[in-house]
Amino acid sequence: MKKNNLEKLSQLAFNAQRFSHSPYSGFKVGAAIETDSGDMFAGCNVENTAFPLGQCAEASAIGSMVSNGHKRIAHIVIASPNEDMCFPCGGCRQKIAEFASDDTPVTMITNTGERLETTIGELLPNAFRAYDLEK
Ligand SMILES: O=c1ccn([C@H]2C[C@H](O)[C@@H](CO)O2)c(=O)[nH]1
Ligand SMILES: [Zn+2]
Repeated sequence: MKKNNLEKLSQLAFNAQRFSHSPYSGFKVGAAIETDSGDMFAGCNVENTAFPLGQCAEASAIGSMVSNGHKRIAHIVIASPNEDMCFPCGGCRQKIAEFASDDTPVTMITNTGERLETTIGELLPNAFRAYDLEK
């Protein structure tokens, strides 16, 4: 992807991270998606007093994307609150795969700007996909 777009996506992810509602973990995460049409959507993690109801940043960004009429992730960026990469949890890998191809890039970025790019296929090999329901 174009470097400019990655920078814009990173900005959006870090901006969303500021709004993270994470009083229980203290772990603020932001995520931003570029769709196949070039639109961008961001989200943060939203925790709850009832701990299991908390939502990851990736899920919030996906919710925003879908709520605005988009279904294809061209690239997703996940902004960590610290100097370690924040890899998407197992559930989010499945949620990303729903709207992505195996080769869709997933970029993790730390609070020092270090980046690691992989793909959803690497993060979730042999994902359970819609076509599995058709067999
Ligand atoms: O990729 C990740 C990993 C964790 N979290 C959130 C969930 C929870 O609110 C907090 C601590 O796990 O971070 C995300 O939003 N995305
Ligand atoms: Zn998650």
